[in-house]
Amino acid sequence: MACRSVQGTLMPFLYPWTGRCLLPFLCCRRISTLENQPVLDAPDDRSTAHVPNDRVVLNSLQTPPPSRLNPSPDDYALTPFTDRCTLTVHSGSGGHGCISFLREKYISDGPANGGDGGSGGNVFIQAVRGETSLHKLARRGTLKASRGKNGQGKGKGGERGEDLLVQVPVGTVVREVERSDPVAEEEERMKIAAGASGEGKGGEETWRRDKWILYPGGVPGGLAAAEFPLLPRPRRSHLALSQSQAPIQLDLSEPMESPILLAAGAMGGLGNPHFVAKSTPRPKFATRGDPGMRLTLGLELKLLADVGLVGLPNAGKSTLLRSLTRSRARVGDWEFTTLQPNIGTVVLDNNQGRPAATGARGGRTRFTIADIPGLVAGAHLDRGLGLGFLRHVERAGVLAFVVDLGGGDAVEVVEGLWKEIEMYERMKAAAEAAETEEGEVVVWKPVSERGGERHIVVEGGDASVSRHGKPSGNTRAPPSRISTKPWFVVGTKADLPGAKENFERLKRWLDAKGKGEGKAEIGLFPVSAIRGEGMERVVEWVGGALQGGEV
Ligand SMILES: Nc1nc2c(ncn2[C@@H]2O[C@H](COP(=O)(O)OP(=O)(O)OP(=O)(O)O)[C@@H](O)[C@H]2O)c(=O)[nH]1
Ligand SMILES: [Mg+2]
Repeated sequence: MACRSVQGTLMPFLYPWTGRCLLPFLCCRRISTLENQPVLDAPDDRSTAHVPNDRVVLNSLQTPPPSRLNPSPDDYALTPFTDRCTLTVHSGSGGHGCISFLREKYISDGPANGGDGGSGGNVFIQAVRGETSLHKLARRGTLKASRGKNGQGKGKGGERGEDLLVQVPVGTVVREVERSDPVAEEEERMKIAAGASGEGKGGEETWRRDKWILYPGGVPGGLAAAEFPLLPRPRRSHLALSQSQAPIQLDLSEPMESPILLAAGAMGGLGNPHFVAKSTPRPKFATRGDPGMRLTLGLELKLLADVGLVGLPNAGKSTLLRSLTRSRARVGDWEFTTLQPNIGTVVLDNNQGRPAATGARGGRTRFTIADIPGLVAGAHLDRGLGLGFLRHVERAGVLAFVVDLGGGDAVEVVEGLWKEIEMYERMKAAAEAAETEEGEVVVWKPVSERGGERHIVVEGGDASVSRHGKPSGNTRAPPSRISTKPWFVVGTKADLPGAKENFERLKRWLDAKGKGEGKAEIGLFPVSAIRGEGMERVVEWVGGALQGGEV
């Protein structure tokens, strides 16, 4: 008697392999559910009333006691997370040249011996594994490499400024927003001045207070009488040759062995020995160091997970993540419990009863899952939290649509989610088209050694690290379209009433969709995440998809 009723209420579609009452302990557990069943099935007002009312009753009757999978809303771990920020970086200015003369016993008027100023610190960027968020950079806002030290007497050159290394999480896209390069501006200005003045007025370029440093003891009269040589042309350090060309657009989707140079430090000024001439044997002037460059960068982090969970708010995504991994994502019975992405790792471990996935790419021991905030219908119109969080599943290998089987029509839900994804792709394509007009994205790949020479491998071509300017070849990444990814559906809350009908309708729809397109069957897995049931098949399917070379 008990077993018959168990079959009626406990979703044979969820346990097709268990057959009839194979596990006595399960029966015992379910009999307690069964005892509540008449309350749920009773033809009272609640069974026909709104779903939310039903849910409240059902949850209170059927959900397991508080546990790791059914935690209280304040039992969660939250790490700081920011996925977008604007960062301003300054390369160091050069130190000033020194005005100095040799003074020794019996040599009162020795020759000029002022050292050159040191060059400013460079700004590098590197994607590293340990970083998971941009919040630290967002908080800092502005980062500066240090200035080169001034030259000193006795021909001592100034010390170089300290470099600045900006470490970002793997998966960061860097875009240049604004650039101010005083050296380039100066070069441009000199070119225009030379063009306008022709042969004549070169003298105009000899004296500029902002470019020269005068000997401290100099008197204004002497200054007026002094003759200045032509201003030296602005100089650039040899490192500037390997600087990323403007406008900077980098896609740092792999951990980097060595950093990329964003902005080289400015050159230091020249000491007074550079200006010794017949007319000025004891020059009492030196040049100032060049000012550093300022770059404003837009950073966007796109998380790299193997599986991306997409679903309506309150569908049960975070509970599913908790159930599959050891994540402590926040769970609550209201919409938008999750406000930032969570990542969990599934360990494929034989010792835990899960098959270790093996396939074309060798043994994979783990995969990661990203749970993002829910998408509501009309998210492309900025409803709910908008579509921005889809950037975190853009790079996922597989998409998992999480659908609440105990909620509304599952087919409508999946269709609605696809609609939002399509809108996201359209908006992204429009943004990319606008960007292409401005510049191309350099997709960074790890440095490879080829014939002793180091290369940055670029998507569609490659470019030597030491090469100047834009790398050759097609530098734009092939568009990573969400809609072309392998996907499957997880029907969760299969323990709720009405789940079976919803599941069957969804199954028919998916079968028809899979067949119609002449593609492989679309996976549909009913689970009860809150009880941790049905997880093995999800893990197995994903493990297979990731291993089989499909992804
Ligand atoms: N009965 C039942 N309830 C579930 C199941 N999975 C999740 N829930 C409940 O559904 C509610 C929402 O779960 P969440 O995991 O927070 O849902 P979510 O999709 O992450 O929600 P948002 O973060 O708001 O988008 C919670 O009260 C869960 O306890 C399930 O398999 N069965
Ligand atoms: Mg959630």
